[in-house]
Amino acid sequence: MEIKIKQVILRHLQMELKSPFATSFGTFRNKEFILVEAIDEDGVSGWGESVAFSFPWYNEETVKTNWHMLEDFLLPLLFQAPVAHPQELQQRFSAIRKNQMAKAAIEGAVWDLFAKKRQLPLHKVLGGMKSSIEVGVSIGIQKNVDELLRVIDRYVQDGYRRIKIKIKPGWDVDVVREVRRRFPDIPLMADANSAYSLQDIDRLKALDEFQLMMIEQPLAADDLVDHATLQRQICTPICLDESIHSVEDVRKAIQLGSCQIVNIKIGRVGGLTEAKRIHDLCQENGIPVWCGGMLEAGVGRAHNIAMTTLENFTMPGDTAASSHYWEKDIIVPEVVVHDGTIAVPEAPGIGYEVDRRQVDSYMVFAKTYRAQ
Ligand SMILES: O=C(O)CCC(=O)C1=CC=C[C@@H](O)[C@@H]1C(=O)O
Ligand SMILES: [Mg+2]
Repeated sequence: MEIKIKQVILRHLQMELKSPFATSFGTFRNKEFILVEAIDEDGVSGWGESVAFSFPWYNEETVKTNWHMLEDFLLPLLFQAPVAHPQELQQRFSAIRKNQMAKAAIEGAVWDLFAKKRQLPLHKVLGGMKSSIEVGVSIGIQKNVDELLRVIDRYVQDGYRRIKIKIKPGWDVDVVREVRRRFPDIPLMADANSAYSLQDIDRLKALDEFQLMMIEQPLAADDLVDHATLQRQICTPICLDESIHSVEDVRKAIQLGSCQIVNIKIGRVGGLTEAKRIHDLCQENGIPVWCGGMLEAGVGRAHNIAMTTLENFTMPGDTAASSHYWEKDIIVPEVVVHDGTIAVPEAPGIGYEVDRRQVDSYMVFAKTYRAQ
């Protein structure tokens, strides 16, 4: 049953986070992103969401570069021929270097369409077996420690299975010590977003006393070698995020000993096909994985939930409830978390309906592209 995509609608959406999100890179509240709707010859819609921000602080991609890649390169390649299976898009897009988030946005829409055409939930088509997933929450840098402790307490009361806090030089050892004093037993991790270098090794070693689950991406965003040097000198497991763009990067990280855990983000690695490859290689090498977040709206959140049902997603990820981020999400029902878990939808495809009225209320611009 080939998929013949007749048109793709790109929508530039702008949504306001309920509270500002601060990392070692900076703080923002306004989230702009591209929502992708791929419509086949039967009028069935598949949905994908680009996770590129409007400013290239996380990686080199932006909303504008994604739009350019989709309009001028990826959609023309997509329209060239029917799609027998979404996995073939990696090869079809291989002439386009990198631009992983742009590729993941359209590939995700085709995966949703592929599952819907078979009347199957996306997680089943991916090979996921779980009917519910355990989730954590990622908390941005707060204005002071008391505020951080208050925010953590709220999410611990909500039952989230893991708390992720941000650290950077000047907001690290003393802060983690206070958190551990207040919450001695919670599953706790820290994301540094590349705020450190090997010159900071003593500061990073000092974190060993706090039994963190992991320290995420302490060093440079494109590094594997220095992370291997660091991992040999600290006890806390290193988790890589920004350094991993492909299964090849994971192969090298395993060979070098750069990390013990991998944060998989569908957008960062170019789509669900590559994410599955990374999951499988990590599983073969005893490396647990978890699903990272990019402050997604409901479509991206739905894709993350489906991916997290794969067996080696054994650590709670960043997929918090819609209400953690938005006054009103763009999907119905919204993603809800009960006692730190999300019930995986059984409806076809991503398993949630896109609320078109809500999408229109957040829409800045839209353009329809048609197969010739
Ligand atoms: O989506 C979420 O709730 C997690 C957000 C989050 O922690 C991040 C999003 C984007 C970049 C970073 O700041 C950070 C991460 O690196 O995981
Ligand atoms: Mg991270």
